[in-house]
Amino acid sequence: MDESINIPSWADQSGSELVQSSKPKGPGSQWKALNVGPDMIRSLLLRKFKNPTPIQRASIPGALSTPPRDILAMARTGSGKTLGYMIPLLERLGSTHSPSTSPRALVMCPSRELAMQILTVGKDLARGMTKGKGKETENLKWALIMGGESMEGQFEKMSKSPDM
Ligand SMILES: Nc1ncnc2c1ncn2[C@@H]1O[C@H](COP(=O)(O)OP(=O)(O)OP(=O)(O)O)[C@@H](O)[C@H]1O
Repeated sequence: MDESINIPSWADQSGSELVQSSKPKGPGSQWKALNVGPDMIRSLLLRKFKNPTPIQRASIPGALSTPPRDILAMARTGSGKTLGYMIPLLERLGSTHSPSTSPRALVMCPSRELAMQILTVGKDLARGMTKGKGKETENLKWALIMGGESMEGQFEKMSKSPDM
């Protein structure tokens, strides 16, 4: 039996070569080549994230494709996995609150520290998308739900119809 792993073309790490071989120029051009939108690129550049990391190159196009792809990704710590899913997630949700009755996205993670870190990264990225645009609309709402916290407080957070 062939035990080699088939990596779909959109997830192939050599996709990074595809981005490089077309030699996109200018700030944000490598993000643009992954179909990341202008508001998000502005937010990324504000944070000095000039180019995507390999795991981001591999995951973002599939997550932004129509229809979106399911992605199971693995990469070493510090390789940029969080933005690998947070960028497409925010691109799909948009940067403004939607008063639907249920959350539009759910991020599950195995520790409180990671949950808090992801919240900070996500909020910061979303803030950068609207910064300086003078929009009157309400920003995305986030709710951090963790074991060991008061149930009442967490129900209250959920009652405010968070987006994420
Ligand atoms: N494209 C990028 N350019 C520059 N820095 C980046 C980029 N993407 C992420 N980073 C930075 O790299 C660091 C590691 O990113 P991140 O925490 O997302 O990695 P991770 O793979 O999710 O790590 P862990 O497995 O520990 O959760 C962070 O400081 C983040 O701000």
